[in-house]
Amino acid sequence: MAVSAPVLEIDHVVKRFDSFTAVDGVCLDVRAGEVVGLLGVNGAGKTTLMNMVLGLITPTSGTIRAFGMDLSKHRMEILRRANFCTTYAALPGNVSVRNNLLIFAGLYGVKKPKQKVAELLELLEITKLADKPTGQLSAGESTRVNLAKALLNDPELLLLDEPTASLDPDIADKVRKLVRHVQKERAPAILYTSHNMRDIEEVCDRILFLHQGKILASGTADEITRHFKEDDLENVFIKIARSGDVETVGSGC
Ligand SMILES: Nc1ncnc2c1ncn2[C@@H]1O[C@H](COP(=O)(O)OP(=O)(O)OP(=O)(O)O)[C@@H](O)[C@H]1O
Repeated sequence: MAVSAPVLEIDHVVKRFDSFTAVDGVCLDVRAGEVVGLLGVNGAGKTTLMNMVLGLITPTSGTIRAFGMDLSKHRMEILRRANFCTTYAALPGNVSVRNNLLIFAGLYGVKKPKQKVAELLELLEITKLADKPTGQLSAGESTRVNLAKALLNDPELLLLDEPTASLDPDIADKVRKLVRHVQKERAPAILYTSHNMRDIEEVCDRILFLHQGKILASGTADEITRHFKEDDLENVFIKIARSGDVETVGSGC
């Protein structure tokens, strides 16, 4: 079977803030239908990398391509086919959940926006919140509204930055299943960050460990735990966080 071209191609990307290097020569590909997990301690560079993929900040060097196009030249074409969920992007607080989603549906040119919004409210189990002002939601409710926003345009490239961060275990489990469902139904390329190892093990096909802006390890959860001679991913995470100078496995470049 022919292997599809990557939807997202990150090639030797560096991001410096003055003299500080937040992302240090990262290479990574994500293919259609694949969920790639980005793991790393606080400050490892995950959000900086995500923000570069969204075109919110510009790489100091290196290239980012999506759908075969250079992000620096085709940002709008790429972003029309992509979407994201992050807890940092608050939706206008005085607008109801439904109207917020309808506004975004309009921006993305969604056909039958009312039907699409109703379907997503149902899928995320937030129909009862539809008329509530977004600013009055709990953190977990806001995350689910953000997830609904992220699925409005049936994105072919989906960036999920800690989508289960403030969710209770029941809803977090539902979100993991939802990500798998979306993957199966629509096969987008998904880049997924989380500090929850269960998330990563359950949802991600492949994992990259980012440490001080560099990829230290890449592979499946099994390959990585075996390589580091640990019982599980959580112990690998702790080992990397505490030593930092562990041998690099499969940097991706
Ligand atoms: N605009 C900026 N100016 C200066 N330094 C920045 C800027 N944005 C991020 N950094 C620094 O870059 C590093 C990486 O930050 P980033 O937010 O990408 O980490 P992260 O892996 O997402 O962390 P967390 O798990 O805490 O969300 C941090 O040391 C941060 O302080």
